[in-house]
Amino acid sequence: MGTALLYDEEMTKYKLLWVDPACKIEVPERLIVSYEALVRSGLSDRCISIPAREASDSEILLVHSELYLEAVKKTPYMTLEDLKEFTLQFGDVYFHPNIYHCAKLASGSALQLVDSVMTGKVRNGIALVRPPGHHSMHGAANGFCVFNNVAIAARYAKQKYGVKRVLIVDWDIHHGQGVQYCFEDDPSVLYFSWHRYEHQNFWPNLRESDYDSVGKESGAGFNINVPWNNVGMENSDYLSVFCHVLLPVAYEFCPDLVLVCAGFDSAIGDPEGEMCATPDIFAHLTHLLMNLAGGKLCAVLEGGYNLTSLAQSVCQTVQTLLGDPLPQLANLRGPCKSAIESLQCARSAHRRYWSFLKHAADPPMTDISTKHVKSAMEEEEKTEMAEEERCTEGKVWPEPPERLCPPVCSASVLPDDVACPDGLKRLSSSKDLEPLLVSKLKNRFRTAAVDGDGVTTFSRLYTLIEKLVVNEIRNGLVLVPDVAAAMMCVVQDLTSDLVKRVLVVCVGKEKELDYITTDGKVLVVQISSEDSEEQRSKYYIPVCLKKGCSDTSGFIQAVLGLLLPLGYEYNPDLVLLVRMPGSGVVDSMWQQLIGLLQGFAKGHTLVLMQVNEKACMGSTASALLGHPAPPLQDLQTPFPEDGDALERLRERLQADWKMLQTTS
Ligand SMILES: NCCCNCCCCCS
Ligand SMILES: [Zn+2]
Repeated sequence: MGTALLYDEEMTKYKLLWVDPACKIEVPERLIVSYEALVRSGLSDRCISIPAREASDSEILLVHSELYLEAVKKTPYMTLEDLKEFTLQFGDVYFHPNIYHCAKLASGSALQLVDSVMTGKVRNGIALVRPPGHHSMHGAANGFCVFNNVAIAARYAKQKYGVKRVLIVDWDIHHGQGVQYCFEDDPSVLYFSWHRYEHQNFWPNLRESDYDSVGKESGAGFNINVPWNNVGMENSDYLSVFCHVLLPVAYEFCPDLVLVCAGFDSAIGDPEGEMCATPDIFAHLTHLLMNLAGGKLCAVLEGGYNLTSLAQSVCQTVQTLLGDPLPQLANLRGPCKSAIESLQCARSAHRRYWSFLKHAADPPMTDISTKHVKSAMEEEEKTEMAEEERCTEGKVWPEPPERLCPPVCSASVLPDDVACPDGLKRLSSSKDLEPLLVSKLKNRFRTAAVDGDGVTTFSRLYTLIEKLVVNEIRNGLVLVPDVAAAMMCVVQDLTSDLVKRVLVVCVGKEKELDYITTDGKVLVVQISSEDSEEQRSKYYIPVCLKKGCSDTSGFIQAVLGLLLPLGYEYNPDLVLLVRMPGSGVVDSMWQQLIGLLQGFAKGHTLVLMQVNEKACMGSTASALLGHPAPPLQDLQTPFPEDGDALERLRERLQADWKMLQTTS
């Protein structure tokens, strides 16, 4: 299934008609450059074009009052003076004779996107719209927004398709207070937003945008705010919050639909956000949400005011929605102190509502919400500083790297008598192994693993790895007689200097992994039921689940809170996923793991499985081919000891691995 793209140039046909410094950044070119970048890059041709439509009155009334709608209906017939007068009653927004029409198209586009995804016409999609929506409220326009496109879409999805749980992720740099107000007492809609806050000194300067607004009444716990109290947040900060706040809750919530308030003013160069995260971060943020809700993801444009980073960020998002390999994110140094404080506050505010946050630490000593609010004087000085000096147009950042699709997506190395799963390309060619290597293999194993066809298997295995690292093949599945032996060979004989770092994810435990290297060339994360006595090296991280890998709650917690942050910081060139026989890992969890690991090493994942486990080849192939993993159904409360142990493990490791930090 494909990716929907909604765009209608009619939505470029309104603009600011008078002088208003607060609104001058919201220009038609925002939409034009975004769409043109998709066309120029060939991405629009790969999408399924879905026409925009006007939202009907009843659809708009799902969120807004009749009074407000009737008032907006009059704006097309207003004189310039009337429009100015009408605008005065709202904040940081402007009206135009054509904005009502465009606002209906923006909301209608979001609904068209929901229809396309919910009817299975497409897997996911993006609506490029203006005016944005997440600031508009029941009875008021605000922050360039007229109708709350995403809030209307959420209500519409519930009403028309009986969707039980909707996750709204708002990665725009402003707090979508309109969305928060709409659903704060509604446990069927989980709203997550991070936003520039600076201790309430940043627009819209609301006390209720802080982390302690967790929702009300039955909605308590279903509103998550992560305030950024400094500018200059980077990729590490964003990924840390996803791994340690959003994803654990999102997986526990188990949504049927994911809506994204896709604002790109959180990208570097944006004059509003003044952040430093690069456009390729949105490739990863999108990817990390794509295994929720069976892949049903609708992204709707909100903000984004630097035309260069906006266009790049939109392209990064669409390319991921299309399933292209992800770019590697280099030198993630871990979250800054301010970000850690924010995520620690958000986690502690929600630990009573979410069992996946149960073991979160107490809030930091310096309770950031009451930290002295800068005096108006200081604030005045800052704004007096010429806009140019503080402006971010001067920022430069590298073009996002090309994300090339290898000619072959998934290859397999199987015994001749094992049928190749659909969609995989059997690798039969194999270069002859150097005699030295063959003899090494032979004398390393006295097992039959390396008899005649055993050597063939290994030579094909090495051939496959060669093809992965040169991007001829994206990922692969290998069935071997002895998976532990094979793993050892791969790890020790990885001669290719194209592979500087290998992340080995070992599911289940059969025997001691006694080839732990300390040079950092290999990072082994082992998830199993057995406790490992002591911490051998920074590069061998055993995670123990008391009830074993069949405990999906414990497993997904270890993946989200430990494996993902480690993987991002380690930034491997190859991921080796080893399924030990008898691990007991549940199929949907196995597919989720493969899906999430695709975020590393440009998707170069090599799955090693034992021949006697060939029954799970089908689901492995499906995940390797990029099909969304099935939702993790009815997750139990994680084992307290495991949750606690994971927290302790993170605290012990965070000195070496900065991305594991969750406490200041
Ligand atoms: N410096 C201009 C102040 C703009 N304040 C409103 C921002 C609305 C963003 C919508 S994503
Ligand atoms: Zn914004």
